[in-house]
Amino acid sequence: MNDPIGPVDATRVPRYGGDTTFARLPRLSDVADADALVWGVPFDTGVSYRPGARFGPNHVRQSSRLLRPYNPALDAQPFAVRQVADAGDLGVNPFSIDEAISTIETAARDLSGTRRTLVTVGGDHTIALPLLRVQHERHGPIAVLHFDAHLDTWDTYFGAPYTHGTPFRRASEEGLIDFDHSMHVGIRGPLYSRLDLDESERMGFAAVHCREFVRTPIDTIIDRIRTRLGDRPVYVSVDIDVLDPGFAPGTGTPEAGGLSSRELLEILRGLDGLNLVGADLVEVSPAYDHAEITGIAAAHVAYELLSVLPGGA
Ligand SMILES: N=C(N)NCCCC(=O)O
Ligand SMILES: [Zn+2]
Ligand SMILES: [Zn+2]
Repeated sequence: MNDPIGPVDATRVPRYGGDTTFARLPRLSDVADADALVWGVPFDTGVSYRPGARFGPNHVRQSSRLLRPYNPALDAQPFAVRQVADAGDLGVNPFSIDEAISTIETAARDLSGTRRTLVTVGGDHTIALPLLRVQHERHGPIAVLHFDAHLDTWDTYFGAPYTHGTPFRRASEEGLIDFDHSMHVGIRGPLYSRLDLDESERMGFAAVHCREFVRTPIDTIIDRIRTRLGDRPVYVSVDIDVLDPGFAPGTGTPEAGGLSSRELLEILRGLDGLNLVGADLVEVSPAYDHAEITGIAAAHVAYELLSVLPGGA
């Protein structure tokens, strides 16, 4: 492959104008091929409270205009060591969750092909299920690193099995989850019952609860995460509500007492060297955002994820 085409140069073309792609990267249609894709799945029919995550992908793109090509924290150039492109948005049916799930599954399979890594921007958390199905086809049971205030291992809402509160229960039932190597990070807030935690553990998820951040050094937490994931293929699912509402107000089911952006970004950097095979970033609901606070946090999450993909220098 030729040298990767990087972002538009902000020292020559003002960053506040022009095409809105993630980090001002080229579109997939403008490159010969890509190693990693940022693509949007604007779907929020699975939400249980505030809607609006269907507008997430374009908000994250707009909020990503200030990203620069060199990541000093990792001494990495995520857009120079691989071709990263923006694959645009998938057209999904907002009136049928079942149809949307199967559309997402087919599109993720086609788009990733044999070698492309997908960083999918949602959308609500329902979309993780079809994305995990495709990962499972490639890798078998997958080590899921799930950042979220919520367990998302609940059973049904109003009798509906496919919602943003249930993707990891369905994934576990379908055998997609690596039971010995999966983990939630950032869990907090009131639950429906004490059993919720036991059930989530039974479905294969160890947990770092948000409260643990009060007394535990972050390096200890990163060590725990790395030990749990080991050398398995890892899929990272980031629900932006893992952040405190002060750092991410623009989301559908906010819970007080969350992570700071600094903590989350530092943990993501701590994944460097692991075998990341894909990621999603969900639950950004711009109507509840202010001054792009949530959008900017989300853009940086995607940037750090791209920085720790394998194959970089
Ligand atoms: N996946 C997210 N963000 N939230 C799940 C919350 C489910 C509930 O309403 O209890
Ligand atoms: Zn959540
Ligand atoms: Zn979630």
